[in-house]
This record gives sequence, structure tokens and C-alpha cells, in this order.
Amino acid sequence: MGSGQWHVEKRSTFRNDSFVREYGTVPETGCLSIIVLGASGDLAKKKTFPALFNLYRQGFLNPDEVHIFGYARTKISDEELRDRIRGYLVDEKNAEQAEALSKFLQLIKYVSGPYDSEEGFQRLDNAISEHEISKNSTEGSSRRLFYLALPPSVYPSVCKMIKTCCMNKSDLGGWTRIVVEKPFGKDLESAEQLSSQIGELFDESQIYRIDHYLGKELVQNMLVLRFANRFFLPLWNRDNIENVQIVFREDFGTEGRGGYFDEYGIIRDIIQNHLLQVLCLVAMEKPISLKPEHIRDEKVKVLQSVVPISDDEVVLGQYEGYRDDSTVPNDSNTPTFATTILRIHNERWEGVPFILKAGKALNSRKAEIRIQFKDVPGDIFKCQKQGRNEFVIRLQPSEAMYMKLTVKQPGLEMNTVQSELDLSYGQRYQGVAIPEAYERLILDTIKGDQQHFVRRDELKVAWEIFTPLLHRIDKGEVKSIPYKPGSRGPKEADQLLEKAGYLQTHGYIWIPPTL
Ligand SMILES: NC(=O)C1=CN([C@@H]2O[C@H](COP(=O)(O)OP(=O)(O)OC[C@H]3O[C@@H](n4cnc5c(N)ncnc54)[C@H](OP(=O)(O)O)[C@@H]3O)[C@@H](O)[C@H]2O)C=CC1
Ligand SMILES: O=C1O[C@H](COP(=O)(O)O)[C@@H](O)[C@H](O)[C@H]1O
Repeated sequence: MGSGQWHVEKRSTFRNDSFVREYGTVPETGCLSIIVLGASGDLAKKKTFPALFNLYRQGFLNPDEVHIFGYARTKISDEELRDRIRGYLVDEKNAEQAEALSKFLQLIKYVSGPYDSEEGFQRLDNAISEHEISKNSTEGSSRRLFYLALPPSVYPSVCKMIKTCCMNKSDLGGWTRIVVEKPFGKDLESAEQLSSQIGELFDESQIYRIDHYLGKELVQNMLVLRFANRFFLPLWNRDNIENVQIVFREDFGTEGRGGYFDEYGIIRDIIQNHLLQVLCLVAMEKPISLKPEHIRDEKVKVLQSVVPISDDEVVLGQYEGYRDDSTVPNDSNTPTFATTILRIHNERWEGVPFILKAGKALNSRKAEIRIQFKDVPGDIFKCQKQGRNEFVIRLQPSEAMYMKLTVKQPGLEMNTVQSELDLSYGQRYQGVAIPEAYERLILDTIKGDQQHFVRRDELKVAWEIFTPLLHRIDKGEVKSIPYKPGSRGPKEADQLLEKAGYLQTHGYIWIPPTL
């Protein structure tokens, strides 16, 4: 292999048979029906159908087995649904993809009906059964995957309809699984109620609570990074780490989603789910194996060790202009920005602040984990002048991991300077396409691998952590501070970071390497 070339396993073999034997995900064949409920909506066109197309294009959805159904109330034909989603799937000028696209679109059928009547779901079931009969002329099982790209308010009725009318009927085996989107509830009570309603209809093994941050390449890398590298094992604790930041920034506002957003706010939209899931992977103990239940057990344990959030460790913000959206009330206190500090009461992390920060309409778009190390004891090089060591995992854009460290400045003088050890994916893995989070997670649902999905008890603890704060915000007891769109957010958030012990390195900026 020449220099600069890297061996990357072909995606069709990324889990070999020994993995399957050891961790119990059974490869299944037979007719596969994927049903996208809410097919007329935003998520379906922007994420679900494009992910399905990419899986199809790469050979993960066998055209001899798979059929895709869209279901929603909007009255449109098969062809109209195809026209709506076509533009989101591919650059049509790409001739190679154009051919795959037209074959893929032919696999899609649309059924229109309400979410709470058996009549619509009977028609859906007939359409699925028709497909199964036509495909199962030879022996095989039937698999039905229901993807709820819908507002959570209709989950209970939709699940009831699926259970009543649309379960897999094959005597030859197979399964029925459902995928549910976030936000799963609005607080502990509503989430538990929703869990109970769905739990009465489906076993936990059939329910896939999706959090798409768990499908991001560098989030998936966290366990490998932490537990397959001797480097990190002795450093990853309160003796060496000063603070941890998990940051999400967007450089655009709520744009057309104001109605939804105002009901939820940034904590429910991003922090309680995406950032908290990332925190689990940073902070959890080593699982006894890679079995999904072992991993999720450890995530639950670390969440249970989080102490109640204190109001003086929270800064909320709302960008100026947010209320201009006609669907947002003029007196809304909904935060579009939040910095909140979580503290983990266990042997590894006592005293280390985990700073979770998320905001819309800020000055940049990025998501990253920033681990700041303590100062060097008995420093003889004046390292503090350069700034602390930091290990940064850039989740997006420009996926990368880099370590900020102090080195001797090249030259005759004995001067020190801050530099970095840099693993930028674009440069290191040239020509390797990083899969979209949804693509990977949908493939997991087909394989029956729940590792990267949120278990019911995990969700419950996640809500336990944030519900008291959310209720105080909802009652107006914690106020959102206005900030300018395109800024860093309220200055009080930077002050909180400083108070928590984060030391910013002034004058240093990491620039992703260019090819
Ligand atoms: N959009 C995004 O980027 C993301 C969305 N999500 C989650 O995915 C789910 C779907 O989101 P999204 O596609 O944006 O939502 P939409 O508002 O686009 O709703 C999806 C479809 O559901 C139906 N619908 C909308 N409102 C109602 C209602 N009140 N009662 C019954 N049916 C309704 C509509 O179909 P019809 O009227 O034809 O039946 C609509 O096309 C939500 O849970 C959301 O939080 C998660 C991450 C990102
Ligand atoms: O779940 C959500 O995520 C998106 C951001 O996703 P990303 O993969 O682009 O980082 C966010 O815009 C949206 O508000 C939220 O609901």
C-alpha cells in the first residue's frame, strides 16, 4: 500500500461474522418493508428518504427484498411523493446516481390516511402484505420497519394502529420494529407516560429511540478512542482533566420551525438528548463488553451520578429577532441558547465541570468535545503562557481530533509555542465517504442492533436531570438573556465558563489542514 493510502474496510464487511456471533446481531434476510409515517414532512424528505437512498445505492437494501411505503394524511399519489423527495436525494446531474435514483423511486409506494383510524392502517397493511406475497414466493421471513417521522403527539395512536393492523404476519419468522424520533416527551412525566403507552404495545427490543448524534462518525469513535488506546486510560479522570466542554453551535436561527421550537427550546431540542448522549460516552466507565445492553448499562450509571443542576450554573439566551416569527409569542422566554454545567458525583469525575453549551443564530456552526487538562505541576517552561493542553474532538464540520500541546518553537532559541497533533479526517482518510448519521442508524435498526439507540431507563434519567430546571424556565423563574444573532451568545455564558475553570487560549486558533 503506497503512502497516503489507508486501508478502510468495505462497508459491506464492516461487521464480520465473528462480531455477529459474539454480539448476537443475527443477519436476517427475507422481505423487508420500510414504512415512513409522516412521509409528507420535513424530516422524511431531508433525512429519512435520503438515508434510505444512500443505503440502497451502496447495496445495503436489496431490491429483491425491499419495498418502501410512505404514509401520511396529505392526499398525494405515489408519483407526487417521488417528485417531492427527488431533489433531496441526489444531484441529478450525476448520471451514475440518476440511474440508481430512478430504480429507487420505483420502490416507493404512498398510502394516504389518518393516524388514528384502522381504515387507513388496514389499507397500509394490505399494501405491505401484497408486497410480501409477491416477494416471498420462496421461503423467507417478513420484516416490517415503521419509522415515525411524526410529531410525538401522534406516537400513541400510530403505535396502537400498527399493533392492531400492521404487525408482521409471516409464520416463517421476521419482526416488526418501530423507530421513534426525539423529542420523546417534554419532561419526566410526559416522557414516562409516552414510554408506558408505547411499552404496553411493543417490547423494548422492538423500540428504537433514535438520537442522530449517536450516528455521527466521531461520536461512534468515542468508545474505541477511550478504551482501545493506552494513552488515554490513565489520563481520563479528575486527576488530569480540569473541565470538559460539549458544544453545539448553529449559525442560523429557528427558520420556519419557530412554532415547534418555542414549545421545546434549546435544552429539550439539543442538550437533554444530543449533548447528554455525548457526555455519556465521554464520562461512562468501560462496559464489560460491546453488547448493547452492557454499553447502555454504563450510560445509565453515569447519568444516575449527575447531581441536580444549580441555577447559578446556567445561562440562558434568546437571540434578538427570534420573536419576529409569527408562530412565536411576543413574550416568549424560550431559550435559543443555553450553557449549563453538569457535575458527576463519582470517583472518576468529582469536581470536574461538564459544560454543555448549545445555541442557535451564533457566529459559527460546529459541534465539538473539548477536554481541557490541568496545568503542568512544577512548570519550568512557563507552559501556562501558551495555554493548557486540550484534546478536541470536532464532530462537525471537518471531522477531526487534535491535541493542543506546547512544543519548542523550531529555531535556535529555546522558546515554547502552542501547536497540535492533528488527525483531520478529510486529510487522513482521503476518498472515504463518511456516512450520514441517519444512514448508519437506519441500517442498525434493520440489523437489530440497539447499541446506538436510547433505552427507556436511560431516557428516564436524562429527563430526571433536566426536568426541574425546565419547569423553572417554563414558569419564567430563569430568564433568557437577549443576544445578537451572529454573536457568541450572552457574555454571561463566557463568564460562567471562566468561573467553572475553563481557561481560554488567547491568540491560538486551530485551522483545519487543507489538502
Ligand atoms: N425536521 C428535522 O430536521 C428534525 C425533526 N425531528 C423530529 O422528527 C419528527 C418529525 O419532524 P418533521 O418532519 O420536522 O415534522 P413535520 O412538522 O414536517 O411533520 C411531519 C408530518 O406529520 C404530519 N403532522 C404534522 N403535524 C401534525 C399534527 N399536529 N398531527 C398529526 N400529524 C401531523 C404531517 O403530515 P400529514 O399532514 O400529511 O399527515 C407532516 O408532514 C418530530 O418528532 C421532530 O421533532 C428530529 C430531528 C430533526
Ligand atoms: O435534532 C436537531 O438537530 C439539528 C442539528 O443536527 P446536525 O446533525 O445538523 O447537527 C438541529 O438543527 C435541530 O434544531 C434539532 O431538532
